[in-house]
Amino acid sequence: MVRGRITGLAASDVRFPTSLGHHGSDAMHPDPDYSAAYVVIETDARDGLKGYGLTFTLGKGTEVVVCAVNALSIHVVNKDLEEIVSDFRGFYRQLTSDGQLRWIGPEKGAVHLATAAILNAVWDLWAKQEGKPLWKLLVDMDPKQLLSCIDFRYITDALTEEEAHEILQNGLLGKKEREEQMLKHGYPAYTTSCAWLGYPDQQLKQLCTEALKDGWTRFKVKVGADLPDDIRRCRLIREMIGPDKTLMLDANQRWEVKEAIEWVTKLAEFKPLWIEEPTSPDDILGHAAISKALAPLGIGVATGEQCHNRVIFKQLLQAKALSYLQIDSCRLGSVNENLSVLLMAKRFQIPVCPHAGGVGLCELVQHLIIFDYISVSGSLENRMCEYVDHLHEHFKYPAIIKKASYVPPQDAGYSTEMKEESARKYQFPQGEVWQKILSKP
Ligand SMILES: C[C@H](O)[C@@H](O)[C@@H](O)[C@H](O)C(=O)O
Ligand SMILES: [Mg+2]
Repeated sequence: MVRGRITGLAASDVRFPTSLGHHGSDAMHPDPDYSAAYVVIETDARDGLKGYGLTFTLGKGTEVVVCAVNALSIHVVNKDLEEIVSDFRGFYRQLTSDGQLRWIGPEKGAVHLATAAILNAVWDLWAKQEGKPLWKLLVDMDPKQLLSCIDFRYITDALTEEEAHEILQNGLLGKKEREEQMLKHGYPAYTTSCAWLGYPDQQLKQLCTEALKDGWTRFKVKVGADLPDDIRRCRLIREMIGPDKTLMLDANQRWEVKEAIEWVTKLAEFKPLWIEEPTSPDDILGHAAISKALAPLGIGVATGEQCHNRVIFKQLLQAKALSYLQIDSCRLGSVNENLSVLLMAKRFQIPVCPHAGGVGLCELVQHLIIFDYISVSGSLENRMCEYVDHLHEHFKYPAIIKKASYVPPQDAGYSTEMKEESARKYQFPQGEVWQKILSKP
């Protein structure tokens, strides 16, 4: 069914000026412009289908990722799609192991973001050719085929291919019922949109009132810059949502290890479920120390949005450094690497609660978590997927939320495709939106 030779790969720099409204702001990133290195691949197949992929950035530096995509394109252009997907593990390895490009990674930083953007486009194209939404393409694959997409290099001390096979084999039981359940009720979500750090209290209150009206029951608040400010904002939101709804905190890497423990202890009265990214995303032992110290308070540690790759996730799991694992569809090496992390999380019995705070991230990651529930985890306990209410209007197949849950996408592909007009208008710096902004004195 898969067809065509890849004849072209184009990468562009698309930026949305979200910093103007402080959307997406946190203790470490006060002025993000939600952006993407956006990739389009074409084939010579008669169907005319294209694959769209992206990786998420915050504005400046998107041009660097676009450069990295172009540097990697020699491994993609002229390749047969059938050849790629019939040895997807090999193709992933080829992209991540270029003997020269690997030096500027490996499997981390701009070059890995570029890998994600390219592979996301390949998965989109594959799913489109099969006429299925990506989650369904994955759900319908047999365990052997799924495993053939994963590079197990560096993780076999935590998860062997045989163990992964057993997990997937066990996941076959009750799969049909879980798929029906997803189609009927969707995947539970939480919202981050009420309480970005740059929002004044009045805005927070108004957004929170609206979110409660819309049926949201789980809320995330940004913290970490100023303690009295955090106490005030957490009190405000806790009072508004009441004692029974769920509250999460996100510090975006702001603290030292000891500082994190002390700071979060002072916020414990607001009963947060987790503290997210308390310190450097590379500090595995630091996360473990924080986890251990906060466990008696009933507060878990969540992290993952800036974890470079499966190796870091492996160590976080081995070191008992996290209670909630946050995969990211655009930072890890696409579906391929995310599959390995979902399977490791299952093996270590840690719930996956995906990161989606960015442009397009909700659209993509919903596919992965729906697949996870149906074929891997089989559980919704302690699980929810992030949702942020920004920029969906720029996507051809936007994420849909009903009753605070993601409705499984029905359109073929990975929901990665932006509206042509949006991609053009917001292109940096030539697009008309940026021309206007940049011409202001
Ligand atoms: C800069 C971004 O908006 C982050 O603040 C965002 O991804 C956040 O960490 C999240 O968890 O959604
Ligand atoms: Mg976060």
